[in-house]
Amino acid sequence: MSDSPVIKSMRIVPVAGYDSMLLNIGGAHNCYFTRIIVILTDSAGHTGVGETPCHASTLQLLEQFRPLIEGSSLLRLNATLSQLFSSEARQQQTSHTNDIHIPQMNPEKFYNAAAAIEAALLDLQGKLFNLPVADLLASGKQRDRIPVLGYLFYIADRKRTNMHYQSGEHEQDGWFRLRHETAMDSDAVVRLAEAAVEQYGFRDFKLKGGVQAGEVEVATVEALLARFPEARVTVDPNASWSLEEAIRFGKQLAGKVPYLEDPCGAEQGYSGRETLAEFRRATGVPVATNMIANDWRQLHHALQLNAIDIPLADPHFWTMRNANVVAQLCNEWGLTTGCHSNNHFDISLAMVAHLGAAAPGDRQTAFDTHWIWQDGQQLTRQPPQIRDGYLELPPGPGLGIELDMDRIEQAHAIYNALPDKNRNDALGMQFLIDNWRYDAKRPSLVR
Ligand SMILES: O=C([O-])C(=O)C[C@H](O)[C@@H](O)C(=O)[O-]
Ligand SMILES: [Mg+2]
Repeated sequence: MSDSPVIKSMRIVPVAGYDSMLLNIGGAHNCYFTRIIVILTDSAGHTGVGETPCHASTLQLLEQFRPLIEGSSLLRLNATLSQLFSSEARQQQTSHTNDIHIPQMNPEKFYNAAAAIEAALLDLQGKLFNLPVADLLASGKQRDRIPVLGYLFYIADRKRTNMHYQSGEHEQDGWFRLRHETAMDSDAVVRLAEAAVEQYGFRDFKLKGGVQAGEVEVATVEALLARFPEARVTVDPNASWSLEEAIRFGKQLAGKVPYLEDPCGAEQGYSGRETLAEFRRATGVPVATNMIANDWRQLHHALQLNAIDIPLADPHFWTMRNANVVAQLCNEWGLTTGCHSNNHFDISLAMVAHLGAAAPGDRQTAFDTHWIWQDGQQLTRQPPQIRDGYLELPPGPGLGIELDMDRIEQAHAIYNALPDKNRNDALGMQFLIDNWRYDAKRPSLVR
């Protein structure tokens, strides 16, 4: 033990990259998205890395945790993480909210901070033992690649804003050009899907809903199914439909979609877990969620009510090790493993690849990733690849990635120059609708 590596330094690097004007219930994605990269260096000279959503309070928390991490023994990872979990900071921030994890609406930052630290420690341990991180998660590596889905959005017209969205006009036709162009109807979303299939080979799609009236979004799902009859297509309206609407649309889509994601939420004195349980009973359509089962206590209530089939346990909300435990529970209890995503760089892509590779059993739904919107902005030398609809586990020990420090410094410089550092999707939306405000019960364009 006395020779075991010790963490020498922890660097906390907020970074930013470019995004398209993607619509959701919270508004429109800004032209920039932000993340935090945690870089640990150990006494053996190795580097471990983790990525997580960025918010000023997460940065503060990470600073607060620095004394617990620097000087800690790499082999005592369990003890180090237990200290984080028993810290005052965690006690103060244990309540998850029923929101869509758009950071400005979500006070829960403890898990985001712990997730980045844990991933970096696992990366270092993997390098020490010459094992992939997937092998360090309790169930061990089960596979070398995981199915991921094409995450489709309606895209607003960036030219109606004075924001610095990229244009894609210098790109050839295809995904890298289309992902910047307006796509507000079913035909345009089908064209996006075609380009994504051409580029990445997807067989699964998710439409980000909660934007247009439910009927319009259901019609887009049906158009995607008509174009790709063999594909699995779903929609996530982020609980903007009422229970009555959700049941109506659920019956329309029953047998055609593998699941619906957060079709309804809290209303009229009933919790989201209760309305989803009623939705499942009324329609028989399986339910996925990243809104009402985001910690152990919420998951317990959701399962007691038979409200969900697929907890989308995002490693950034749970940490990789806890998300792997959720995957083990899914396997033992007849649920399906899945994973939520926000915009991210390729370090998170590697974290998700290892998580999926370690999920036991054969009931996994295609994992979410927003990477296709950021592809080309890598912070590592050889980002994990999505081919034929699968995200491939990068070879090599730890997370299997090597940081490109020049690119990290560039992304850090972009972050430093940002006027608004916390995510705020209302900003872009206010160019489309004057004085637009978020409303949890209404799609963003229904005003
Ligand atoms: O599944 C979800 O709810 C999400 O992916 C939440 C994200 O914030 C998504 O809506 C987005 O990126 O706009
Ligand atoms: Mg969702």
